[in-house]
Amino acid sequence: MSLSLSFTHPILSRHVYSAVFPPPRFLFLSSHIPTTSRFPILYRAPQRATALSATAATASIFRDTAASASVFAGAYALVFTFNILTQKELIQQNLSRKLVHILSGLLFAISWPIFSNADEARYFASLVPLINCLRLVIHGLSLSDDQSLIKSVTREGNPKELLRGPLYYVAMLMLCALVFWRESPVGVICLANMCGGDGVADIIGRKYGSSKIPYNQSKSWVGSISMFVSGFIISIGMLYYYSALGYLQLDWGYTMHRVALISLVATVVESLPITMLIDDNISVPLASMLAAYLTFGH
Ligand SMILES: Nc1ccn([C@@H]2O[C@H](COP(=O)(O)OP(=O)(O)OP(=O)(O)O)[C@@H](O)[C@H]2O)c(=O)n1
Ligand SMILES: C/C(=C\CO)CCC[C@H](C)CCC[C@H](C)CCCC(C)C
Repeated sequence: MSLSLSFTHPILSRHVYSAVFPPPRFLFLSSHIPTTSRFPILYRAPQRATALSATAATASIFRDTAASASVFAGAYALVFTFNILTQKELIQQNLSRKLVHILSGLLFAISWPIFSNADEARYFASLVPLINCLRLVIHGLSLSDDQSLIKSVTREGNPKELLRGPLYYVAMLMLCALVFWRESPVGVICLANMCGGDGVADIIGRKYGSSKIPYNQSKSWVGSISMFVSGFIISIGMLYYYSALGYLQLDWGYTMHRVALISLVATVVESLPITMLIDDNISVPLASMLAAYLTFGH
């Protein structure tokens, strides 16, 4: 009988599996998985190993709770800061909104390594966008008034705007953390294009976008080109960050070509005249996710 610590399941089924069988306290007998069994037979570790695992699990919970609180505080501080800058007329409201759009998601993805290595860490990280979704709904329905939030993330200061672009955006952050997390390049590439690429396209396009795209007069060539370039650069930067921290092992020649293709797909989708049908904060991340999943396979 050989003993080996291994998962042989793809991410999602492992994700479901680890929700049912919390890994820290169990050893997996992969050599004993009957061909018909969907889950490995579990062997309860000796009492001492269980005690050590319980201590480790407790430490992980404390760490992840502190990380969630810190990231939430960072989110609140970011929005508050840009509200002050807008109120003091140091930056225009449109630029404030776009910088919050660019920085929120990228800083959220950059924060993921501060969470523990426990499988449950992604749930703690996802609490931050979840709470922000609730915040957007509450203020979007005018159940409460938060002028700091409204002025920082709406175009014209109408609270109802919070229920569209910003809400879809934060929902995508939660989806990327829950489904892809740190072990997959898909989530970070998606956020790099939705937050970085789309945000830069807006800033550059508004300022320099005189030459419009033939099939969409509200978008410009320079805006789309800047989306492609910034989406590609930020994606590579995020992948290098996660690779340097040991979460991803990448063949960079292969990766560069795939990331360029994904950023091209995101740019083309963003340029389409479909915003009346589907918000950019839904179409761009979903297109990026699909393209990234098909090219990276996980
Ligand atoms: N490829 C692009 C994208 C944007 N823009 C410029 O940026 C403005 C706003 O772009 P858009 O993506 O529509 O941003 P919003 O929808 O206003 O903001 P958000 O995506 O955050 O909802 C456009 O009107 C256009 O002037 C551009 O020229 N070319
Ligand atoms: C204006 C926005 C989208 C419209 O295109 C961005 C809305 C941002 C939310 C109000 C705040 C989201 C915060 C993130 C969930 C967490 C960020 C944490 C980081 C450390 C700042």
